[in-house]
Amino acid sequence: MTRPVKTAVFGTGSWGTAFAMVLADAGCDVTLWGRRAELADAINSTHTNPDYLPGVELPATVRATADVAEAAADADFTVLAVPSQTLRGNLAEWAPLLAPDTVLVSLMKGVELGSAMRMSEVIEDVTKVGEDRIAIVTGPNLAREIAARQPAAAVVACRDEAVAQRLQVACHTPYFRPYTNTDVVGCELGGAVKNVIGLAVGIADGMGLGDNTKGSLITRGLAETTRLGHAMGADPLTFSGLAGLGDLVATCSSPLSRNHTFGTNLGKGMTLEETIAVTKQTAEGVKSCESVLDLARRHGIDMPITETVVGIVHEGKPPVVALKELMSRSAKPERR
Ligand SMILES: NC(=O)C1=CN([C@@H]2O[C@H](COP(=O)(O)OP(=O)(O)OC[C@H]3O[C@@H](n4cnc5c(N)ncnc54)[C@H](O)[C@@H]3O)[C@@H](O)[C@H]2O)C=CC1
Ligand SMILES: O=C(CO)COP(=O)(O)O
Repeated sequence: MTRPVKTAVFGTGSWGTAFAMVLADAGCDVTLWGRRAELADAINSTHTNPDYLPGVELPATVRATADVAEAAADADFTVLAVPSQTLRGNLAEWAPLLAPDTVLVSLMKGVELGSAMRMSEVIEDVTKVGEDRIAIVTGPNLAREIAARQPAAAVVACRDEAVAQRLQVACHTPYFRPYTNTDVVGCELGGAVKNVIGLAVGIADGMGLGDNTKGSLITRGLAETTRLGHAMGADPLTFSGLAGLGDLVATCSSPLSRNHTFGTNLGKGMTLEETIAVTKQTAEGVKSCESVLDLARRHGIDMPITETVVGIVHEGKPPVVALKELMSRSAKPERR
């Protein structure tokens, strides 16, 4: 008899926990690693994650631990779900303990500050594992909705299609439908930049602007994401798929999105400090807007919405002024 697929999920936040549930529902053996032993104990004794997904019952087969070696041992898939800006430091500690042939899977949607690296690049840089053993899972997957087992599609991307197919099987459930893709650059960029556009749409919502503004920001946001992706070697069609448009629509429509909510608070007039103080979870776009703009400059790409978000979030520009500047740029053809 073949043994079940063994998975380790690093990060007991909302998405790490919800994805652990998906893997368990798909029949995998799951160990969830978290920094705090008390939370791991609470997960094991109550089969809930009271801090990040209160009220959601987890399958009894999800076991939590605060011991890295215990979680990592023999894992076929090692799933990483920590904030993008801490990944490098976390992985440096974990790398010696990872199972030798494990596939590393990023759930993260950010770009590293300073290096402007995507998460799969950080993983490759720290662990020296080849890109054929690094995969990502992305798409319109708000953790709370997945935890409620509401139907959603996703993308599992890996340069090695056979690896993507193995991961697809490992996380396929009646409510979670993963598609494979080999365009890792495009899928990963779609997930990271949609957080920045989600901030922009949230700001507009907070300012009391309506659906024309939202539709315009989503569409032009996708256009600038695609421009950057094309320059970075991604397939432009990826951005009309789940990792691009799909995720953008979910994030920009949902009050569950932390990036959207963060933007709404700024648009209502809260300061950055006040907004950070009321944000209990990771809103990746807040830091990644700067690294996405860095990427755009490195590739010589114009990303006006991203630049506007950086202006509001990090340069203290009032949203009304920033929006006026965005709208008064010179007129141009749509496909540019
Ligand atoms: N929540 C969601 O709906 C989705 C989130 N994502 C992505 O998943 C990633 C993780 O997000 P969430 O789980 O939602 O965030 P979260 O804020 O709910 O949880 C973050 C987790 O990382 C841990 N953590 C924080 N600092 C750490 C450090 N220095 N070292 C180790 N662990 C640390 C926290 O204790 C917590 O367990 C992000 O990149 C996010 O963009 C992707 C899809 C959906
Ligand atoms: O990535 C997400 C949904 O796919 C979650 O978005 P937030 O991080 O903005 O909550």
